[in-house]
Order: sequence, then structure tokens, then C-alpha cells
Amino acid sequence: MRIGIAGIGGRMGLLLQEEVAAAGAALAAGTRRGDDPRALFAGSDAVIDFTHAASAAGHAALAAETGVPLILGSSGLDPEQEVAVAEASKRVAIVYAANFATGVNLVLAIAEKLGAALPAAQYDAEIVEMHHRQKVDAPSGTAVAMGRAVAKGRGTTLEEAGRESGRDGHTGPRGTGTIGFAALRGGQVVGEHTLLFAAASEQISLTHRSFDRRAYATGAVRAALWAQGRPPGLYGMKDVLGLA
Ligand SMILES: NC(=O)C1=CN([C@@H]2O[C@H](COP(=O)(O)OP(=O)(O)OC[C@H]3O[C@@H](n4cnc5c(N)ncnc54)[C@H](OP(=O)(O)O)[C@@H]3O)[C@@H](O)[C@H]2O)C=CC1
Ligand SMILES: O=C(O)C1=N[C@H](C(=O)O)C[C@H](O)C1
Repeated sequence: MRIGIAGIGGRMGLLLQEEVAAAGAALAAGTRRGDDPRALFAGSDAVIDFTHAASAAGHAALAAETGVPLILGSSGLDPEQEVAVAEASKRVAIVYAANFATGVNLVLAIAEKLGAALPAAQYDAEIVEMHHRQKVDAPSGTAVAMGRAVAKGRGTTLEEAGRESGRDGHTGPRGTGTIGFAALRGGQVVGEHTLLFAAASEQISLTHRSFDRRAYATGAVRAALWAQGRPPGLYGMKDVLGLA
């Protein structure tokens, strides 16, 4: 199988090259910012994209046009970009995941269960994440995915529940049922996420720490192998892991 890598010179791109080889697949080609991605799709059986949110819609459209599955890891997509990805997935298999590490996807499954079990009026859900100083989007895609999982467990959506992000100044009291986000940036932290449920008399916290980006790269290559021959659809890592 030939796997193409968009963003081959990035932190993830460099590790993805190693993981493609470790999986016994062939590296088809790679692109850097400014390269035309058409040749990448033309010469690949699947393309892995860890670049930037701004590239997602264009890469998804090319995947739909060529029938080459796309493994999309970029974070910080806005609603319009997410709609474009969903539209493209009607014509090709796209695996879009905020986090390709196995442990995070298990935490997401638990987050939905906790959201369902703990009444929103009593248990305030807060998500704290910390990443390296180079990260350009906040809150992280994983933090948003955690918020979406909690909201789903509560029978609602994150948009309906309401987000409280980056509190500062005279914010007023916390909104009941909202989901709070705090983003820390510093040093070379690979990725840390804590989901908290705080009530009047108890608190639950669930933390995931990534020590090595290889966990994401291994998961993304696994998703590329899994996506080959799949019918069109928008898949997540829980499909790849059999957690759906
Ligand atoms: N889902 C997951 O499991 C994970 C997701 N991520 C996400 O992946 C993305 C990349 O992360 P990371 O590798 O750390 O970031 P980097 O900035 O190290 O790498 C991204 C690379 O992509 C390049 N690039 C930007 N636009 C394009 C384009 N259109 N075509 C080809 N290359 C392009 C960048 O070039 P330039 O430097 O010139 O901008 C850069 O070299 C982020 O959105 C991050 O949040 C990261 C880890 C795990
Ligand atoms: O930019 C990163 O580094 C990461 N981004 C993803 C995110 O936004 O959740 C996944 C992981 O946390 C690392």
C-alpha cells in the first residue's frame, strides 16, 4: 500500500514517515506548504494530513475527486471546514479524529458515559489541556472532542450546552450545564488533557498524558490501512479501534 503524507516536514510528518515504513507500507510522496497536492493524491492509496485546518477542505475535496481515502488529523477546523469535510465523505472514506492515540479514544468513550451518568445541574464539566508553545489553535481538538462527548452523554450538543472558554475578568458565575475549557501553553509538552466533573461534595478527574507523538502517528497509519477499500463515510478513530 502506498501512503502519501501532507505536511511531511512537520513534527507529525517526520514521525509518520517512520511509522509508514514500520507498518510495511510504501511512502508514496509528501507535500510541504505551497506544494500542489494533486500529484500526492494521484500517486497514493491513502493520504494522511497533519498540516493545518486551512488545508482540510481542499484535501478532502481532492480525496473525493480521486477516490483516495483521507486520514485527517489537523485540529482547529471551523464549522464551515467541518461541513466541507463531511460533504466530501459522501464520496470517499475519510477518517477524521481529534486524536489518534488509543488511550484518548478510550477516555472519550468514558467521557460520554460520565456525561450520561452525572446530572449536568450538579456536576460542572471542565476540560483543562496543556500543549507545547508552538501549538497554534486553542482549545485543542481533543479538548473539544471531550466536550462533545460529555454533551452527547447529556443528550445535547456542545453548541447547545454552551462553551465557557478562557475566563478572565468579571465573568459572572459559571453557567449551569455549560462546559468549560482552559488551555495552557508552554515548553515542549506533547499533549495533556484533564476532564473534571466538579460537584458540591465530590470531584472526578480523568487525565490523559501523551509522552511521545508516535502514539498519534501509529494510530494514523493504522487508520490508513483500515480505510483502504472502505465505502464512503466520515469515520472516527473509534471505528478503526472497533469502539463504535
Ligand atoms: N489528531 C491527532 O492525533 C493530532 C493532531 N495534530 C494536529 O496536526 C496538525 C499538525 O501538527 P504538527 O505536526 O505538530 O505541526 P507542524 O507545524 O510541526 O507541522 C505541520 C506542517 O504542515 C505544513 N503545512 C501547512 N500547510 C500545508 C499544506 N497545505 N500542505 C502541505 N504542508 C503544509 C507546515 O508548514 P509550515 O511550517 O511552513 O507552516 C508544517 O511543516 C495540527 O493541527 C495539530 O493540532 C497533531 C498531533 C496529533
Ligand atoms: O498540536 C498538537 O500537538 C496536538 N494536537 C491535537 C489536538 O489539538 O488535540 C492532538 C494532540 O493533543 C496534539
